[in-house]
Amino acid sequence: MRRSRKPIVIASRRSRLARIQAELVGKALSKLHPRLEIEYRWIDSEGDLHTGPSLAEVGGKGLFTRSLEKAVLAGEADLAVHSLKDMPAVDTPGLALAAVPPRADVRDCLITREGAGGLAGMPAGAVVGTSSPRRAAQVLRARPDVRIQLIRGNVDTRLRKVLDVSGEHGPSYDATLLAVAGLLRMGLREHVTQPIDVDEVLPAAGQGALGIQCRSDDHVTLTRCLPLNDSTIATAVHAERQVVAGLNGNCHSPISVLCQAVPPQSKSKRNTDSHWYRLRARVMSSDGQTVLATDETASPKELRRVVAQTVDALIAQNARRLLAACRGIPVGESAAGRPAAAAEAVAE
Ligand SMILES: NCc1[nH]cc(CCC(=O)O)c1CC(=O)O
Repeated sequence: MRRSRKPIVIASRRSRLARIQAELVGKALSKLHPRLEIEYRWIDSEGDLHTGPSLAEVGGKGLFTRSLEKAVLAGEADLAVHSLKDMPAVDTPGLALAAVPPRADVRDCLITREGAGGLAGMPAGAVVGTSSPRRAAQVLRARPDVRIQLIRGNVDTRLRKVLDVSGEHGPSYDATLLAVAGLLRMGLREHVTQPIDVDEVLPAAGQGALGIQCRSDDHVTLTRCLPLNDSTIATAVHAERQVVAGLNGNCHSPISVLCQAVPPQSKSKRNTDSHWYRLRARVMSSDGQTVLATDETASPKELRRVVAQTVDALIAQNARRLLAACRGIPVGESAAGRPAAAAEAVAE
């Protein structure tokens, strides 16, 4: 077939999950536009290059997305494919979300060697590896006895750190939490034996969704990507990001937000909505002992107002103070009096 036009260049991180996600989008685009060639530009993100202990030091926000965004802004790529949960809650000037495709499973999943039993089934004092204050807080809420330890690396590395018993010292952690969506996309279904109900661990804003991002004035790319957009999911994740933005949070904050389509809640015969939205949010103290929570349903028309109400309600409950006090995850035996001031806040 004659390729007539310039290729579509997709920027992605190099990690295995990022590549899989970029290629999912590339394949979908090439189905839509069979005459266009798809090229990939693999980019090391600042988060991937940083090997020191604390990612917080090099600047929390957008660590995994910034270098991709720069490539798109510089015209070195037409679009970037991100895990939506890694994107800053506020769009970078000059860039726009061109499409949010249908979302995968939003839940977190517990990984243990036993492969069963859930959070309640972990042995007393188990060492749980996570670098997410959101996950740490909710695990500690359910199981105040466990010890949280930082864990670094991509999905494959984290699995190994829990499951690999062959090393000299055995595994470094008894458990970790990973997003179901990432595990499934990576073909690791056999590890998804303990998905955690969202009531127990509410996910991060955007979890399980992809964000396809391009220059906001690039109408060619915006138009090409439009068929990949699921407008219900796009509305839902937009609401989730608005809550995080309203709280001045980022992906290192102990904030959970989930917005999902539910059947219309109105009994009125005049109701023509195909669905409404349920918006749940939590802001937590690092140790999970304080949890501010909201749970509302809204028609599509009311959603914007309910997002604002949710932010206001959380702020009225002192969410800002709770977030300002959060210095990352409570590493080790903070309950036994050691200050939990390791100031570690690492992207999930
Ligand atoms: N920065 C890590 C990251 N970003 C997106 C995912 C998983 C896929 C998703 O939630 O969409 C992960 C790994 C994890 O949290 O398990």
